[in-house]
Amino acid sequence: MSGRTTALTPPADAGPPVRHPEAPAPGEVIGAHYENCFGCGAGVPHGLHLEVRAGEGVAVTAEFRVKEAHQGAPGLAHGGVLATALDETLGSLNWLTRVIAVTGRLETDFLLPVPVDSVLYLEAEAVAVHHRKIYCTATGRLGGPEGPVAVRADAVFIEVKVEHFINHGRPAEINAALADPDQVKVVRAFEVNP
Ligand SMILES: CCCCCCCCCCCCCC(=O)SCCNC(=O)CCNC(=O)[C@H](O)C(C)(C)COP(=O)(O)OP(=O)(O)OC[C@H]1O[C@@H](n2cnc3c(N)ncnc32)[C@H](O)[C@@H]1OP(=O)(O)O
Repeated sequence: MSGRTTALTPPADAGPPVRHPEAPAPGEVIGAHYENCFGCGAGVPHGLHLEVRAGEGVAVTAEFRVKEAHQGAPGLAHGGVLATALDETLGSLNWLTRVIAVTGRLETDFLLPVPVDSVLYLEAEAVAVHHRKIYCTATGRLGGPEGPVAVRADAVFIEVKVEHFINHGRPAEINAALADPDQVKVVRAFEVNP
């Protein structure tokens, strides 16, 4: 036993997530955090190309159109791709709190098959924070905000420093990212987090 608590239910002394005063306004698109991110980057031809919008509080929405490259069974989205869409949407919540965090645990329910060409309407919300742990939840509805829930997830994200990426990432990509002024701007926004 490691002694780590990996439960998805926040402990009793967890606090509410706090929206950063300079977070994107509700309705505003939260840009991609990295051009080569499979979830949001424009530089990945078969990626999900999720465009996430800030919501009220610490919540976001996103739309994901399932493409042929995302199939598992014939004509249906792969479960791992759907989990990625949920993960990416949940990860975007950190842009509203301006905390850098990575997925520690992601528990996914697949409730309905999701056909190619359908649009999954995703909603995610942070529900609690306990030290470095951020508890959050997401749903994906078929067709639009009123559609039936096809997938859902609960997750715990763990706050990390930017060194997490510098120390663990492959040097070629890390060096390229650090040489890119737009990427550095993304990181700086987090470093001034009060
Ligand atoms: C330059 C480029 C910059 C780019 C920036 C933006 C990128 C954004 C990318 C976003 C992309 C989208 C998203 C992605 O795809 S993120 C990619 C997928 N995720 C990862 O790669 C994470 C890999 N894991 C790790 O690196 C470490 O295990 C981490 C950092 C997570 C913890 O190791 P660390 O040694 O630091 O921490 P600790 O062991 O002292 O634990 C600390 C606390 O956390 C709790 N805990 C730990 N693990 C888990 C768990 N599994 N479930 C629940 N809870 C867990 C633990 O119990 C403890 O709490 P407590 O018991 O004290 O209460």
